Amino acid sequence: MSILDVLLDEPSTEPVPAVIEFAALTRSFPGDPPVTALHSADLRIEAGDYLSIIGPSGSGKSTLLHILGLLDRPTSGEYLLNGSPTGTASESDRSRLRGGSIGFVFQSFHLLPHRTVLDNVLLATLYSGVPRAERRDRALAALHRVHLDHRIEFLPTVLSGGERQRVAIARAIVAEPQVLLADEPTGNLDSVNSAGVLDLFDELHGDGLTLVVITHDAHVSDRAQRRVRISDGRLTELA
Ligand SMILES: Nc1ncnc2c1ncn2[C@@H]1O[C@H](COP(=O)(O)OP(=O)(O)OP(=O)(O)O)[C@@H](O)[C@H]1O
Repeated sequence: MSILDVLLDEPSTEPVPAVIEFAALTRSFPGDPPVTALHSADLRIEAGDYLSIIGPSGSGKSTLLHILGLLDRPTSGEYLLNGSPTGTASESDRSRLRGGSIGFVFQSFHLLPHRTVLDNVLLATLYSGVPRAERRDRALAALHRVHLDHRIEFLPTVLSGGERQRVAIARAIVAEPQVLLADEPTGNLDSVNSAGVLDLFDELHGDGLTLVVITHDAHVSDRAQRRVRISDGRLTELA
């Protein structure tokens, strides 16, 4: 924004960077023969988007997830997170960026079985820059958002699969990430619990959260506002 814009109170004409943006992104694995798991992929995800990436086994979903989550680097092409290049950042800068910007949800919850629901969510605030004095209130607020106020002192082992996944979602959003990255979030759930998690995603999207859901399940993919198919490492946006 220019000084003149400020003085005239004019809205800025500078484009807002996408939350996630990459072009011509490729990931190859060495071998005999080498495998190209992502072929010159293009994608732009705006703040507030709810996007699914659907593809069968071996299509490149995990490869893409690892790159989106800053757990792996592309072989070529630049991955921009909030407009910042990530490819040349050091591992410690990438970890910091990951902790502050991305919340992860996995198929198999990954909760600590001997810690309460509240502790599981509190522990996630330790590495993500939430000030100490705010941690408990933030954890309680995150558990309220996933409708688990009545389970905070329970151990994960006595919860249903759907409740466990909701704890995992609370843990993923407690630090208010810019994007929630979910990998087969309903893969271990029955249809009733899956529906509960998908309803929760609708609510979080309604609150403005940016969501990316990676799945092989069309029912899950169809709930998103934008759908991208991945096939043999190539991305195609569906109408
Ligand atoms: N580290 C690796 N070394 C060599 N090839 C790999 C490596 N990781 C993935 N691949 C190959 O890249 C392709 C895409 O794999 P990827 O795991 O991303 O698929 P996926 O869609 O996640 O599959 P699934 O749904 O079965 O987990 C596959 O052909 C796979 O064999």
